[in-house]
This record gives sequence, structure tokens and C-alpha cells, in this order.
Amino acid sequence: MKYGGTSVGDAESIARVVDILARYHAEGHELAVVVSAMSGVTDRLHAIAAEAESSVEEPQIAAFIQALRAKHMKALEAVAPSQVEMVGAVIDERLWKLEHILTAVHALHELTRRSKDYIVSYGERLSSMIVSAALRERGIQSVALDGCEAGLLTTDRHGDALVLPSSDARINSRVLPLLMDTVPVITGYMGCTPEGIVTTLGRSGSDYSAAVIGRGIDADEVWIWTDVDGVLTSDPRAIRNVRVLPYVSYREAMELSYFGAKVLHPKSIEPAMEKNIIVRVKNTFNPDHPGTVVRRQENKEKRVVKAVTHIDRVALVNVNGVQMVGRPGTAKEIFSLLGDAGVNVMMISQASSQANISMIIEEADLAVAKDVLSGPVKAGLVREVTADRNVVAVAVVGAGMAGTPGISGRIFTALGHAGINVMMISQGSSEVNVSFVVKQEEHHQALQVLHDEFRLSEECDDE
Ligand SMILES: Nc1ncnc2c1ncn2[C@@H]1O[C@H](COP(=O)(O)OP(=O)(O)O)[C@@H](O)[C@H]1O
Ligand SMILES: N[C@@H](CC(=O)OP(=O)(O)O)C(=O)O
Repeated sequence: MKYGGTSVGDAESIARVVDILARYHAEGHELAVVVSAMSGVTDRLHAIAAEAESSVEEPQIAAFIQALRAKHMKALEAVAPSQVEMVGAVIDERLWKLEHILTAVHALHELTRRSKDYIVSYGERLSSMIVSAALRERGIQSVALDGCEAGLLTTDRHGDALVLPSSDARINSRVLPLLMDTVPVITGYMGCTPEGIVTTLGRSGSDYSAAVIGRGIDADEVWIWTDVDGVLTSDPRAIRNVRVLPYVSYREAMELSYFGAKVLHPKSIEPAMEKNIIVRVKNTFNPDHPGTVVRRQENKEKRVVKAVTHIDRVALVNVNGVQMVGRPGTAKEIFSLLGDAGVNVMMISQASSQANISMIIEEADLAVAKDVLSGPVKAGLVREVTADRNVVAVAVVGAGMAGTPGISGRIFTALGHAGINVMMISQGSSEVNVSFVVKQEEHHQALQVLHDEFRLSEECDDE
């Protein structure tokens, strides 16, 4: 059972989490728990690390540590009053280490990817202590483990590490034996390299931790507890009338998460899929709602389109020039340059005339992308590279779209009727998703138009 940042965001929420765990524990289930940092803490750790590195003046490290301590101690005092002294001492020891490393970062004005991962993993190191203490306070035996202790070995790609296959056996031998009489509370988001260097798994990576731990212990199910009732037909913050999907397939969940449905991390499906483990998304604040079941089976006969999602903070890059026409190797060159520079290309489209290649990248990568692509321009391989930041990528997702004619027609007709200009289109050969790009100011309307066109707010007996 994985609890996200809002689920452990304050004492009241942690008490709810403990209620839920106590209930399933009393029913005789063996439980392993994965927790994220209290909401907002990871963002603040990133910010103070950046400030410590770059600030010329004295950064507010002591004040930051004080505030972090106050937040966690307040929660601890409320949920585990009898352990304040003992657990508080461990929290203080951890904060002391954190303060020292931040001070060192400032002294050197150097923040390596390695030290950043170490710093930002503290959110989970603190929250896990509190949740574990709260379980003990309820009479449930519990220990807090960090991801490394639980057996998550990863690559050394700091900030976005991948879990190594050898982790399965380690997790199995370290976590499984505990489950008979203990509920381990494991830090999400972090692991370590085989050499023991702390890594993080990418923002929102605790879902990925949970899936990997589920696979390692051969769990019957992995439950992702969050602050909405399940996987929704669209982003509730962007449009009206969204609805909980009772079932989605692994493939659909992967597409949805990749295209911005924040409720699941894109890497969290594959580990579960490999062992056919059901993933259930449930609401900590409404635990009796059945939530969404993610499974292999695809219900795709009647409800062809399941959801519409979007990714913002992206940029559209166009590489233009007739020089590219009929010249083998241009695409290879462009994408190799971007790949070598660490730019993640999220969508690609090439006109059949070959005089244009369009792609979507993360907005944060735009300066680097422009820089590396200026090489082919100077060499005369392409005429120009243009970019547009003011865009959003939208995806229409559903396994039933594969082989069903007319879906693209409906999508683009509906957008056309609404007067929304489509700047780029892309469809994978799996046909589980059709994605396209619109101007930032039109994306809410685009989502709503498609949500309405495919009647996603209405229930369907095929679901
Ligand atoms: N299609 C979707 N289904 C469900 N939630 C979505 C979707 N798209 C965006 N969201 C947002 O994702 C949020 C949950 O993700 P996140 O904030 O990372 O949760 P947690 O902290 O529990 O991991 C929800 O509050 C919701 O606003
Ligand atoms: N705390 C980490 C990992 C995480 O998964 O968080 P959440 O479950 O709140 O999305 C982050 O903010 O990225």
C-alpha cells in the first residue's frame, strides 16, 4: 500500500492512513507500506538545495531545518505521543545530517546530482519514521526502512534512476520475512546503487517504488492511495464532469500516466504487469469507494475512448528545410544530438514531404535543444529550427481505438468545430493513443470538447 504526499500531509491524514492500515491488518492481510514525503516537502528540499548552491548571501538553512523539524514533530506528537522522545531523537539526528550537507553545498557552491539525490530523499526518510511510529502507537508492530535497506538497487542515473532486476531477490529476502509479524514502512522515491550511493527515481517516483516492492514480494495487489477516487476520465483540475474509471488495462494506464495523468507514475505499471499483479488506485479520504482496478484485461468493445489527458510545460520544436528531403541519416543525426545532450523527446512527427520534423520536448530542455540543433543549421543540413513554448500536448487514450475506424475523424472534427487549431499530431502504432498539440490557452477547451464528444462523463455497461 503506497500513500502519496497528501495522504501523509499532516497528522490528521496520517491518522486516516493508520485507520485504513489497521483495518486491513485486522482482516489478516500481510501489508508492506510505501510512503512519500509529506506534501510540499520534496519541493522545498529541491529549493533549499538550489539556494545553498547558488546563493551569494547566507542561505536560510537553519530556518529551513527548524521549519522542517516543526512540521514533522507536530505530526509525530499528534499520532505517536508516547514515542516523541525516542523517534524525535532519530528525526533530530537525520536533520542534523541534512543541515551539515546543505552547509557543505553552500561552502563549496557545488551541488552534484549525487548530493542533490541525497538531500531530496530526506522527505521520505522523515515521513516514514512518523507513519511507522503511528502504527506502533496503535499496537501494530512496525519498522521504518529506507529504499536501500528494503533492497531497491538502481542505476546511477541520479534524479531518474531505474531499479535493477537484481533488486527483486533482495527485496524478497529483506521485506518478505518481516511481513509475518510486522508492517514495514518503506521510503518511496529512493534507492541506492550497488555501491550504496543514494539515488532517487524521478518526481512522483514512490508509485514506482511500490510497484517494484510489490513485484519483489510477489504481492497479490499493489494499492496506490491518493487524494482522488481513482483514475479519472481527465484531469479534475482542468475540466468539469470527470468520472472515475472502474477498470483500465495496464496498457491504458501506461499511456495515461505517460501523458500526464499524475495519479500513477509511468514506470509504476510495468513491474506489476510483469507478474500480473493488480494495481488498485484508491482515495485515502474516501476509502470505501472501490477506486480503479488496473489489470491485464481490456474492456474495449463499447467504450473505445477512456480518457483525455494532457502534459504542460512542454515545447514544440520544428526542424525545417528542403535539405532534409531524401537525405538518409538526418533524423538519426537530430535525435542523436538531442539524446546525447540528455533531451527527452516525448512526441515526434515527420511530414511525408520530409521537409519538416516536429517534436515535443520538456520545456526545461529547450535551451539545450536549441543549442545542440544549431550545429546542423550551421552545417547547412537543415534550414532553421523554431520553437514554441506556449503549447500543451493532449492525448486521447483507449485500447478500443486500435482498429476502430473513425476515431481520429471524430477527434479532429470536434476540435475543428470548436475552432481549436491543432499544431502537431502523432499516433503510436499501438493505436492506444492519439496525441496532438494545441496552444496553451486552448487546452482546457480542447480537453472539455473531447470529454464531451466521447461522453466520458456517462457510465458505460462495458466498463
Ligand atoms: N486522469 C487523472 N486521474 C486521476 N487523477 C488525476 C488525473 N490527471 C491528473 N490527476 C491529478 O493527480 C493527482 C494525484 O497525483 P499526486 O498529486 O501525485 O498524488 P500523490 O501525492 O497521492 O502521489 C490528483 O489529485 C489529480 O488532481
Ligand atoms: N516525494 C516525491 C515522490 C512522490 O512520489 O511523491 P507523491 O507520491 O506525493 O507524488 C516527489 O514529490 O516527487
